[in-house]
Amino acid sequence: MAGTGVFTEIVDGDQVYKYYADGEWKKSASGKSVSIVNPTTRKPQYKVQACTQEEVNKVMEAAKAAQKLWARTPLWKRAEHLHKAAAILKEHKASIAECLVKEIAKPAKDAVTEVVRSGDLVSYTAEEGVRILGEGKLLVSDSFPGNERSKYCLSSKVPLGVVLAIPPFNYPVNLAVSKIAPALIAGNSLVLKPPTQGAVAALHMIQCFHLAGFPKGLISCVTGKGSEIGDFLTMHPGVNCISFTGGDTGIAISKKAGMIPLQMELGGKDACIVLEDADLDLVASNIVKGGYSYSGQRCTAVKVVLVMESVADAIVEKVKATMAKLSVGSPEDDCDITPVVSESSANFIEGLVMDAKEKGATFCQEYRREGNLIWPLLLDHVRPDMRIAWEEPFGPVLPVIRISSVEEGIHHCNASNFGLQGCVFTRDINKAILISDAMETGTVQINSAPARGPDHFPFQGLKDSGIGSQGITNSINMMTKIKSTVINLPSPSYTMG
Ligand SMILES: NC(=O)c1ccc[n+]([C@@H]2O[C@H](COP(=O)([O-])OP(=O)(O)OC[C@H]3O[C@@H](n4cnc5c(N)ncnc54)[C@H](O)[C@@H]3O)[C@@H](O)[C@H]2O)c1
Repeated sequence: MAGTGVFTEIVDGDQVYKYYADGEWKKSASGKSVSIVNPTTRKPQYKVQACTQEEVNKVMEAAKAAQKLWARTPLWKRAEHLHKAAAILKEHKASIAECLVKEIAKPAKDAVTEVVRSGDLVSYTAEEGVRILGEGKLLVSDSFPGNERSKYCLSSKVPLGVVLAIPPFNYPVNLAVSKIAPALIAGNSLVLKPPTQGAVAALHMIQCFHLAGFPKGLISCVTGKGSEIGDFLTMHPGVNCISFTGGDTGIAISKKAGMIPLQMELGGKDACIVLEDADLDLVASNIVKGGYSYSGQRCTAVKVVLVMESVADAIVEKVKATMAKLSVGSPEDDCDITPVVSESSANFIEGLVMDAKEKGATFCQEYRREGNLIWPLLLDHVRPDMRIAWEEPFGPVLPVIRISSVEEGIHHCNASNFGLQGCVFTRDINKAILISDAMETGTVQINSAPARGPDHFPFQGLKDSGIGSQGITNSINMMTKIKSTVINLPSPSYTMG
């Protein structure tokens, strides 16, 4: 149960969840809290501390001091701590999943999957870190013109310092550990600012790291209003790297942040291009899974279908038939479609639907909404003048644009300000490769819906979809910098055969 057993110490007598600093669970001196509304009941579910700027300053000081010691901790020991945290996280999957159900209306089974996947990610990161951080490079000088072999350059990867991690609401545990684990294995300290919806799940996850025995101050978690501590955190001089996942907020953060490495995973408008020769059943099942899983609240959800006119009717019919099987209701009942995260999100989605209605889109189902619960909707005959053709609904609404040539599909995809992922369905691998190369997105999936995982694959967005590349290996590398030492010999030395 959330807030009980090993989690009792993370909540105070007034049922306000504490923040985590200097190895302890604390109440904020602000005396204020932030309320978390359950998307299903639309009633307050949890409360977290509204941390002050002074508390952020203290966390940064502790993080800086703890990092110096952590960087001297042997790599195998850092890995051991992470393996321990992963095991504790998995052991407590039910309590953490319960929070995900209540805070972000994640279907019960998916909530458990998120926690288990997170534990696996932490373990894999520990193993990968041991491998890649244990290796460096030796360069010799005589490969560059004008040099003899008198300089040996040894380069290795060293930590950056304090990493600030800001994950979004939709995967508050998984997208937090995908930043925490690489930061720690690489010898950094970590300050987490969880999303408001999802903060309590994140605090439970942090308690698992606490129980794994990491040194004091190495990991902290501050909660509070983005408007009060958001800019203060991202512009803090103590921060040496920001890893952020979310929407347009990330664009503003990247403009304000100082001269530090940034990892930005932002929004997407992932296109699904369907050619005439595609396996239509495979396409339909992928469109439904890709478009409507977790009610479309995934960065890699299929967000626009670009289908060749000749197979459009068949695809729309098959998608409709598959959609009819989706269950709609509460996350506790493990329904496929659950309430979206907030009323403002539901209103935004409705705005896109009404715009499409006014401009003449074909509704494949009746539009239906109760509170934050929106029934899955497919909009056919969407045209480029409709907002839904370009904007990310982050809800269970998917537009279909009929195209008369592949070029038209690629043009629509590339005209987007986003460039996260995309997919193409065809039996012709040569065409698939040409289309993949032409699509301006970080990844293209051939014959499958976009997806972030497996978590060790590279994951990146072009244009407004992000900066840098992630995936376990890339994140570890991104959270280090190269340090080199050059040995200067008095005379050239050549190795003999
Ligand atoms: N590319 C990816 O990997 C990926 C993955 C998941 C979600 N997303 C995107 O995330 C968005 C949905 O998530 P969201 O609604 O939580 O995004 P969001 O941008 O509203 O919030 C993301 C995080 O930023 C914090 N935040 C808000 N204002 C801040 C400020 N001024 N300073 C610092 N932090 C601040 C929030 O509290 C939250 O933790 C969608 O656009 C989705 O596509 C992207």
